[in-house]
Amino acid sequence: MITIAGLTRKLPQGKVVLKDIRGQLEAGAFIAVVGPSGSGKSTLLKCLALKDPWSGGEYLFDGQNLLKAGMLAKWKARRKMAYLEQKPILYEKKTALKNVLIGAIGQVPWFRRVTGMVRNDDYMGAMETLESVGLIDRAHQHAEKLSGGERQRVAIARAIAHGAELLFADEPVSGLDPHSQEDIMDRLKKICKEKRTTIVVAMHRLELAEKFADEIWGLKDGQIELKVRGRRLTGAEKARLS
Ligand SMILES: Nc1ncnc2c1ncn2[C@@H]1O[C@H](COP(=O)(O)OP(=O)(O)OP(=O)(O)O)[C@@H](O)[C@H]1O
Repeated sequence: MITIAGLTRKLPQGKVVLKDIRGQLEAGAFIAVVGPSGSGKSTLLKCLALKDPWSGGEYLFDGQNLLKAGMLAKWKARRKMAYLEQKPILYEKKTALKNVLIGAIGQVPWFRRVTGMVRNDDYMGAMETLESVGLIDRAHQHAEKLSGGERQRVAIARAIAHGAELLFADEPVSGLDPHSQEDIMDRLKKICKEKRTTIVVAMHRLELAEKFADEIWGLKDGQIELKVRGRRLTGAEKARLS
């Protein structure tokens, strides 16, 4: 269980981008963060992934406040997290499989990392994660030849192979065709439920959030305007987010 209490993010120039964000990230929860452009969705995900600094608040990770914890505790927490960019950065000249294996390599002993030796287990694990995102037939395709949706699926497989228990995805379906958008959301949801991965997705399309997420956090002007669990938003709630 992860608890966020009073998360505030102030930029060096003084602008407050996030104010007093509170919430809980339960194992296996699928949370969609929605809100108007500039409301702070990306900043929230970056703060949760420890990519952006917090200006205030508590980040309780298995009972320990990560913001006051030492390097080792932060490093251990980071190993459990993965942050997916809107446009995944892949090794273009390497295959989908290699891209996933590179993600998994952080989990293997140093001597195999140095020598680049890949164990049969690593190979099988990478193939299994590619299968779980429906990319087994594209395993040997170079990343540069993959479509936007396939690239996003490689990035998801890489995060899963890396052992991520917490996945923060910033606009993972933006720029994709409607079919691919549904496909990615569906796969994220399956991973979430089958592996008990906690997934937090920032997104614009409310109807996708309503269809797939267990919980919707609506952000406005850097604050949580509303939280809804297990149901669609009412017209009045949608209006509050515009
Ligand atoms: N490093 C930065 N420097 C200046 N302003 C920033 C920085 N990071 C965020 N902001 C500002 O903070 C606010 C929130 O930005 P953020 O990208 O988190 O919003 P968002 O909801 O993800 O927007 P969008 O939906 O357009 O991606 C915006 O006004 C943005 O301009």
